[in-house]
Amino acid sequence: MKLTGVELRRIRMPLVAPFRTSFGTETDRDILLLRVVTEEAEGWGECVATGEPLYSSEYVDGAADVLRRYLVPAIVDHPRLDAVAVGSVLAPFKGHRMAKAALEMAVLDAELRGQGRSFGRELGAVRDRVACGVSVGIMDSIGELLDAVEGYLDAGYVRIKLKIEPGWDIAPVRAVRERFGDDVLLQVDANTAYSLADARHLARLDPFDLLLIEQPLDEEDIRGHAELARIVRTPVCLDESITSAAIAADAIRRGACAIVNVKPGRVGGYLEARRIHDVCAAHGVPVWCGGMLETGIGRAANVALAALPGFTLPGDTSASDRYYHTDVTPPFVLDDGHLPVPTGPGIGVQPLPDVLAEVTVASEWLHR
Ligand SMILES: CC(=O)N[C@@H](Cc1ccc2ccccc2c1)C(=O)O
Ligand SMILES: [Mg+2]
Repeated sequence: MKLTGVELRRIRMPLVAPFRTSFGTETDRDILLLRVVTEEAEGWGECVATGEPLYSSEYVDGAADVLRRYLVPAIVDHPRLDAVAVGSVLAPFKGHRMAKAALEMAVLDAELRGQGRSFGRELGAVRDRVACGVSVGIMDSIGELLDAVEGYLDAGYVRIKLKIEPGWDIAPVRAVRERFGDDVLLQVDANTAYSLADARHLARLDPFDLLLIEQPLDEEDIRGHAELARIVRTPVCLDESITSAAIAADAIRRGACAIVNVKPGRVGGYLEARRIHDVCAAHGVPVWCGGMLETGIGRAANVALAALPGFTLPGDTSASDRYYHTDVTPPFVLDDGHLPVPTGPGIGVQPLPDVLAEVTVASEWLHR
């Protein structure tokens, strides 16, 4: 494909409710969207970086800068551009996986729209709908948490994930178990808030029969997670630590994780996400699709990814209204606890022009 234009669009989306994790509280989402224009078709990409570098080292302004200064200029003159080429052209630039992922996603979307081929078909989806879980933030009280969980269960979510941190872990898990019973699929996510010294404390979660404990330790502490896994019976799942297929293989071989949360933005794109799926499948390690509060653009691509065979656990592929009153695409609506895999060309959705205009903070053409 020949690139004729790249648009960087900054949007601001208010959240339906504050979302608190061990690394902070979000009340609205500052999002970077990319639009790639080629002679055949247009493509959309969503950068999942957070506003501040609190989930990982990336942040929205940094991603915009590296795209403007290095990543987009590196690909614009490529004679035969496609998503695979993007990965190899950008490889010399270190890190910035979320920025790279957004650009690769937009090129892949344009490429597939041009071919009339869906993300699901391209990635290897084997299902036409995916079971959806929901991520529940840290709350001011146990009562507030139980009301929120009740609402999500009533909405049909098939799995509940509770954010935890020191001081908010055993009690909320016990309360949810006592109120909603042992059959609810339940897991926790610490976003690196604990240390190996907390191992015995975290082992107190074992009686609650959780599906997994997600990223309890620092993202660089692979060895620590392997040692924790020998003390805590609940399966350890990694999120922030897993930034490539090679690192996934290493973490699995060292006993650091029994389950992997796959996030295309965190690992540099949907093609690497599929490679992580394949490596995990080869080791018999289940994966599930994580979430970064994406708009319908990223959500559409994530639902396609979540339909691959190795995605055997419900993901954080929640409905649009989990986070937003109005999504920039037609909303993803939960049906019997599932979301349908888009079947149209590319990601299968388009931004709604009037909604997009309303939430747009800035737009710039990086290449014309
Ligand atoms: C759904 C879920 O829990 N996602 C991340 C954490 C997270 C939390 C808050 C966020 C705020 C803005 C952007 C991304 C964010 C990601 C996780 O699995 O660890
Ligand atoms: Mg996580």
